Amino acid sequence: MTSDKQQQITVGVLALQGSFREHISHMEKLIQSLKHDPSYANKLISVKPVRTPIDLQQIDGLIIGGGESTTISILLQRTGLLKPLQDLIQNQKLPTWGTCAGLILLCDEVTNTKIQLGDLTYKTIGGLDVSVERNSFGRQLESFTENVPCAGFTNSALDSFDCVFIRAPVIKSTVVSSGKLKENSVRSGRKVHAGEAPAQVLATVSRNGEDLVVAVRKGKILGTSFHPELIENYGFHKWFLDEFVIRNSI
Ligand SMILES: NC(=O)CC[C@H](N)C(=O)O
Repeated sequence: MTSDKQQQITVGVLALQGSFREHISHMEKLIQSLKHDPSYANKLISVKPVRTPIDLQQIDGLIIGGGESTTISILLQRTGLLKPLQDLIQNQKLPTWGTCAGLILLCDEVTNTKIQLGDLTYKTIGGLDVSVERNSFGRQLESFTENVPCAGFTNSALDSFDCVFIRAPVIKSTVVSSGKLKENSVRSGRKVHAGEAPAQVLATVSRNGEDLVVAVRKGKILGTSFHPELIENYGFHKWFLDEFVIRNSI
């Protein structure tokens, strides 16, 4: 039985394509592990797949997993989810976490991409005013796992974390210029509000003496190039739940 005082918290997982089952399973295991934790005693936490605009009702946070961002972009447009998601994330500040393809879809500028997708064009949800390069580490064969120090996270379980990179993107700039768009690039068209704080860099990996940005946060949006849903560690999901979803709802 749920007492009147229990606070319902629902995390949605976009379930159109890609690693949504893994995110749902991680959230379910995390919720199970919190069942006997007194700090969550007054909370009724659940996770649900999001496939249509109606599924967006009554969610307190959203995870967009990895996969193929071109395919997810097509499906977002075909299901009518793109516009309501843009409104929820850009204007209503729904706590949202994107991993890999999910991160790409949250960026205001995407480079190294196909633009024409059959009868549709590549559209991102936007909200993170950063420029992201798709497939930045190369092809599927160049996928790798690396222990990345995640100093920007306020959860010591994440001090360093085994990060899985699969045809991963890199954030090339934390400011989207208003200049001419490069070839094979798209922008969300979102207007950045005056005084909007820039994205904060949370983690980098070093390649040829260069620090490549692989995790950022801006307000209620979290983006990671890697896939915490693919390793047996729920620390990242817990951090998103605590820091973004629950803190937001208090
Ligand atoms: N693992 C992933 O999510 C890969 C992302 C993919 N390269 C894309 O651009 O959509």
